[in-house]
Amino acid sequence: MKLALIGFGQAGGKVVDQFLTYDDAIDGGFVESVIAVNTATTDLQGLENVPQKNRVLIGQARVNGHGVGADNELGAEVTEADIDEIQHAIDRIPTHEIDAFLVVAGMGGGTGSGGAPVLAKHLKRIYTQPVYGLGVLPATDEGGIYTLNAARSFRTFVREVDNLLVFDNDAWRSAGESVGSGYDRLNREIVERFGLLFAAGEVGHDDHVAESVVDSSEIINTLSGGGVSTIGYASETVETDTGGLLDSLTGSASGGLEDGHATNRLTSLVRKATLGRLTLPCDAGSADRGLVVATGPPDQLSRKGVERGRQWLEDETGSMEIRGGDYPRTGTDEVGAVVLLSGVTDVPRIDQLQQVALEAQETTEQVQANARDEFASLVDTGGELDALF
Ligand SMILES: Nc1nc2c(ncn2[C@@H]2O[C@H](COP(=O)(O)OP(=O)(O)OP(=O)(O)O)[C@@H](O)[C@H]2O)c(=O)[nH]1
Repeated sequence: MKLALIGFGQAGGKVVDQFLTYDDAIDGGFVESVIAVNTATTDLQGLENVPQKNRVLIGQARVNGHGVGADNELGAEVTEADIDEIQHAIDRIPTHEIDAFLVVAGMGGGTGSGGAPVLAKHLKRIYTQPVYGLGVLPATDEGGIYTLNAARSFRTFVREVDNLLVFDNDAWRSAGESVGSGYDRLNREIVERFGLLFAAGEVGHDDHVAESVVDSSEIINTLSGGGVSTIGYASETVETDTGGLLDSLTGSASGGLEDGHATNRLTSLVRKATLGRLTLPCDAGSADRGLVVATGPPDQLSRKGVERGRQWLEDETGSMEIRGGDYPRTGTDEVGAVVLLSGVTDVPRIDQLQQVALEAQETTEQVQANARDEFASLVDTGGELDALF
């Protein structure tokens, strides 16, 4: 499906930059346009692929290009004030050619955390296309303010978008990795999963497995109904040179074995994708809707395998709304399964985030009250000393 990507804040900008690289690498064609919005000049300058004219600096009157310093209320305020600047950039893209908007942001900081929900609300008022969010949750060791920001942003963002796709940094970080290289790796994991899904809806129907190819409307229908979504992905390297000497010697028998093998492989990839690490870990059984996409060389995409995987996911979720299809890709030796779980509700990480955020909010209020009292007693001289004016 064709997307207008809008990266908000530092994380959002870096992720959409990486989406461009990935779309190019797989010849996906799912990125129609890309815009980066930030309150910090240096973050915008650090991007590699987003065209200069599509980089929008907001909040100059308030923060003078220095960012909002993890204050997401300020992030929301400057976005409201400068929404016209962002709209001017959107006016330059061919919105009639897109299937949806995707607003990407780290939810723990200030600019993206506060600004992304404001922009989503604005886009929904103006355009008829769906507006999706891709929110990145902070790692648990980033501290109370990031957790509090993320919990408040999550609550607002999920309300303002047609569906909130979530990636949890905490579930994907590795011990001993530097912050910079860590983010680069996380961003590659993000764009591979979400990129394969969105590219799947972009394959022309004149391809040779046309009937079973995933259509953008299937992605949109799976995401419609709102709520929170997560993605699982599993892949395997395969021998692409099938049908060689062995087949010609043994005739159709080996073809049958190959088919059976491809079917079993796809079915187990669907299970691995669902039960392995999801972008937002959760109980897959709580999903309301789902979409199974088989990717890889066309001769390895067993229709029966996708169907079995789809049925297994139906049993696993108890949902009647599980769709399935192919995303054939020539020139790759990877067969994979992407599983989109939409409308998930049993998400321990969100419960934990909200709990820690509430504690952080209470502690912050207490600390502020104490600081006010202590300052009052510091300057109070018992009324004997007159102030200057
Ligand atoms: N996955 C990923 N997460 C990132 C990246 N950069 C920052 N983050 C996360 O995003 C959150 C911080 O958000 P940023 O995007 O840096 O902040 P911002 O929106 O620019 O806001 P301010 O810097 O406060 O103006 C933190 O929780 C980080 O964990 C990145 O490149 N990839």
